[in-house]
Amino acid sequence: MLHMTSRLIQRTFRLRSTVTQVVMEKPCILATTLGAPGGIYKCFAPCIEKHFTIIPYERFVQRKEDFADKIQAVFVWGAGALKVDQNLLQSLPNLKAVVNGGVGVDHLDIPLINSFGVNVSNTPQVVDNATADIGVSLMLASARKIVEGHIFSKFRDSDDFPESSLGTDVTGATLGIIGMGRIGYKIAKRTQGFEMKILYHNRNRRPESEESAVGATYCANMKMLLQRSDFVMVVVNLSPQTHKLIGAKEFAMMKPNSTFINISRGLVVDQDALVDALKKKMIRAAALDVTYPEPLPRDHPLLALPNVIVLPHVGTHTVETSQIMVERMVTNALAAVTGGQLPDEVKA
Ligand SMILES: O=C(O)[C@H](O)CO
Repeated sequence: MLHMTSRLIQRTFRLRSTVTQVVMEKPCILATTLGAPGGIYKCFAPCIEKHFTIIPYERFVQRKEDFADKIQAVFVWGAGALKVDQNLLQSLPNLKAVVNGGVGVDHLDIPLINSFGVNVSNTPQVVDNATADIGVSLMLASARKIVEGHIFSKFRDSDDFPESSLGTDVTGATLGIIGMGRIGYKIAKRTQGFEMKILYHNRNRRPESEESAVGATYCANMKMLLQRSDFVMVVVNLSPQTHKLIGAKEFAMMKPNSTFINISRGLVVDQDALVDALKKKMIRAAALDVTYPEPLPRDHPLLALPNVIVLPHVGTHTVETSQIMVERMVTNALAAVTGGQLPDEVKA
């Protein structure tokens, strides 16, 4: 009997150590809530767990000494998530990569990260379609008062349409795109279905945008684009050059019936100037996927204005795009932990 018990204990121990070994065999990654806010990427954890053991940030903070030297990659989703600062970098001696979900890396100090011998990657291209779709959706929703219409249907006091429910035409209107990168180009192509005239402003001229499939007209001077556009859409990366690129001066140049759409980063716009422009009816409306901060405090003046749509930065939030984004992050992290070149490395 004693013999049997001892064999059982031995077996259990062997089994336990095998399980522990399997868990520890996988390299560890550090992740916040698997996507802030709200941990929406949690449902994609199985895709990551095929290759890595996920250490949630909250667990890491409680037991740093257990995990610090095991973590080889940090997964970051956007600016609201984990702060990769000097303190964190110093506490992870075996870190090889900071893997960002999404294309914008303005929230990461790449020179600082690189100075620790750590590479940075993002997920370019895979986000382009979803982000272009949200830009076009915001333009249509604002122009045709989709949100107001829904609110009216749900909460109306009377069945009379208010005068303010009248929208503005998209078909045949002029769209000014500030930032003609891959996403800007996709937006321009999509709007051909609406027979829109496209103006674009970009650091460099993009001849492919001017070809017949898109037919965009280059405005070397942003002033010309602002003065002529019915819809102005900002699609630039956030950088020191684009910080508060659109402010009081730019809003003053826009048409009173124009709509301002931002799908890039909140800090590209002087938000106080935007509130002022909307209140003074210098522009018709604004539709924003990005703000500063995110999410906006509920008592922010932008949310009190009737002619504003604010989304909580959901440009890439589709099941399909998020899945591909996570797979791409895993590919980059695997390259990093096996000593390979990161396919989507972002250089400083
Ligand atoms: O940068 C991006 O790709 C999106 O804004 C998600 O953060």
